[in-house]
Amino acid sequence: MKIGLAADHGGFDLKNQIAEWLRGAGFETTDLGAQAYDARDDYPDLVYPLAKAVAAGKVDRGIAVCGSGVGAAIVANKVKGVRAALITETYSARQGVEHDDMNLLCLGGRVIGTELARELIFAFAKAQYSGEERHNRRLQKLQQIENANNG
Ligand SMILES: O=C(CO)[C@H](O)[C@H](O)[C@H](O)COP(=O)(O)O
Repeated sequence: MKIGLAADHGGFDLKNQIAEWLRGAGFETTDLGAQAYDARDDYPDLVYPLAKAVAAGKVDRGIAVCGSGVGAAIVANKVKGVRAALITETYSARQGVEHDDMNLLCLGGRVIGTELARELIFAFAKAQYSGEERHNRRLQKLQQIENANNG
């Protein structure tokens, strides 16, 4: 599985740590930046390309880190085909994939500790969508909402 990564300055250190963990566990990673710490960078500039890469199938899943994870989730969910969530506990990191086919995990680099972050990314990366009928039905409804002109 190929996992894309992105972070602004609020998530820069954790994003690099996540890349090491994933590669160490045999996952392929694509780092979409930031490539250097810059306290002036803006999370939409980093997370939007990652969300586009997920939607286009250039990576299988994404992990985005900003200071709180909130901005990252807001940006990522603007992209059609992306199902992103800010996650802070392991149950949802796994269940979000199994039930909701979550394809982009958002973390708060200034909020969660290192060991919890490690648990969350592996729960997310190892989980598989269940494909059960009731979840397919709900995802179809999400797609209908996404396809509608909600402006
Ligand atoms: O958490 C974030 C958005 O939800 C961003 O990553 C920023 O860290 C946050 O907005 C704080 O920005 P600052 O310029 O570092 O004060």
